[in-house]
Amino acid sequence: MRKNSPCRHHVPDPEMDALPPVQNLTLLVLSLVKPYYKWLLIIFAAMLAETAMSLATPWPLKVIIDNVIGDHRLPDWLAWIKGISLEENKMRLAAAAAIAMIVFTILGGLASYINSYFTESVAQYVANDLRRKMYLHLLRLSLSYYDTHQVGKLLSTITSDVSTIQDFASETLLSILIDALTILGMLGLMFYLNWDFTLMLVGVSPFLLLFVIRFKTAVKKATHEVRKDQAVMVAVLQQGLESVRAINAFGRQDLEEDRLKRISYETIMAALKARKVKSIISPVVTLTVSACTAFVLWRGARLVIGGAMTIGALTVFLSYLNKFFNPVKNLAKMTTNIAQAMVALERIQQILETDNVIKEKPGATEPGQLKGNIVFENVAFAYVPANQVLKDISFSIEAGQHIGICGPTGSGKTTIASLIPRFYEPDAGRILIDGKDIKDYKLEGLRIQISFVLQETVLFYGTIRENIAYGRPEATEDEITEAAGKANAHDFICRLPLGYDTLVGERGMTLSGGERQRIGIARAIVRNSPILILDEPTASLDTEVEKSVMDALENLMKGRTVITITHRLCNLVKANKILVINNGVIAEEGTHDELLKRGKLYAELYQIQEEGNK
Ligand SMILES: Nc1ncnc2c1ncn2[C@@H]1O[C@H](COP(=O)(O)OP(=O)(O)OP(=O)(O)O)[C@@H](O)[C@H]1O
Repeated sequence: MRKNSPCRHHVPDPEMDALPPVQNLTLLVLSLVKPYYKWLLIIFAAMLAETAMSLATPWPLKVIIDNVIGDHRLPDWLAWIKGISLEENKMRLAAAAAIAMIVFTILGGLASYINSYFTESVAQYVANDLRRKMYLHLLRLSLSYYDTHQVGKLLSTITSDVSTIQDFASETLLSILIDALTILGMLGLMFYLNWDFTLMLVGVSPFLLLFVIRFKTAVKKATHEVRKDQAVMVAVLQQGLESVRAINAFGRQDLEEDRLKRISYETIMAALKARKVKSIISPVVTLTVSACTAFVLWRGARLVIGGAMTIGALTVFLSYLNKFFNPVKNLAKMTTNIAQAMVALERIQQILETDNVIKEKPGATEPGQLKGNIVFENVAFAYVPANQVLKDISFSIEAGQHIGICGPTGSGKTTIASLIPRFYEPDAGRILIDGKDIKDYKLEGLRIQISFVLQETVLFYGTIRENIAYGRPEATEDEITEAAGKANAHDFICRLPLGYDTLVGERGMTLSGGERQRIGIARAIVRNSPILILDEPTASLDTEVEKSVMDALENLMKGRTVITITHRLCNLVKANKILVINNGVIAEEGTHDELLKRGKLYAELYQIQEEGNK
């Protein structure tokens, strides 16, 4: 059986490392926000209101400067306020301008509140949907996906990349949209105030935007590097913390620390490189803005002196100018955020696009209650092309028979068992259950027919009861206790502080190996499937505990087709048939006595074990 060996985490990660151009990003975004379109409409309305208020804010100032302090006529659309030359009326106009300013601010504030609340809501729910979508997708992928992908990196995408998208949606995106609307509104008003100034601004903007866009590509590339290094760092940390027992046992904290130091240093370098690129944008944009403002001040002063423009109009213009370049400046600043969000989205999309699922045939049928007759026909399989694990495996098991599989380590015993529930697909040959190719069964229906008891039972965080019922959540209380009884687990469970309600840790660390195995057996009894695969279920137990677990297993095996993979050949004495696997083929086949009589590989292995036991 291939365990989670540390070197597994150093397998190069081709998919994650070389990101292909990702299509359908827009489709992904649209599918994510679609359920929230009503909220988006509210956000859009509030955004329009906020922009309108922001555009209106400088106008009361113009009225005060030009019409209250100065003697200019009110614009035509305000001509209904008559007789402003009278002192008293001027003060009324000033009061109206002051009130208008407050009203604009209040309305703008209200719109901004609605905006930010609903945007945050959409961002939170979209992030929630994304997390769930990715997790579900990952749980459905074929196990071979996990042979080449580090769990730490996947974790980093589900957490960090999703958070980046969430922050972008709740903060940056809103500002970008408001900025864009503001630019449009302002351009109109500025043309109205003074068209030749405005033309100049419009002339400068494309160059600025081109500059920003040109740098966006560089920033995005640098951000990719940073995220990649961060993901590796999470993977290193995850692996280290997960293996803390082994690290302590070997006293190799220094090695692990060194690993982190190296990747952490690489992350710093990548982040600094990214910052170098990003830092150029802001000063360039600020300089351009200053140059434009200086020009407007200089030329504006001449126009005002020459009477071609009012002071109020120049003030509004300057205020707009400032605001006009704000979005461009923001866009420059937001380049980083945009790049981060794009990178995050691409990484997420890449996981979602992974098609490494075990496919269900179009006409696949529900298997119903299978009897458990299993046939392998010339099955061949390789995890990687260079290493042909199974070359030509053919055997058959009658329903209810107990079969043993043994052979040297790494000969492919666990691999044979993994093909039955279709964790992996054979490269050649076929596997039949009850006379039908397993590919013709619905996947879920097929897997329900099979229970596993492995060398180590994984206990999920939850109560003992939930753990026993893990494979069949609808199991009744009686079924659970009965199964625990048959698995020799009831007594020790009752001695636990909260009995069946006792919480067990993520990996069942609070229970001993033997106790864990008995929970695993109870779980298989509750699942009550016709096919049972036992992969070294007692290998990690001492002889005394093994006895009680073996008794429990005897109870579990009754009336089922059982495949037992084991190195302890004495456990196979009663098997109806034993398959001895060697070099990817079945080297020998027969009962314990037949194989001993034959005096070949099985007899040799048995002899070695017997001598070892003496
Ligand atoms: N996920 C995997 N990716 C690549 N190679 C694998 C994978 N799992 C197992 N292998 C390789 O396939 C071969 C057979 O492995 P398998 O676990 O089936 O052997 P086994 O007979 O059950 O071994 P053991 O008795 O040690 O548990 C070994 O060479 C192993 O290194």
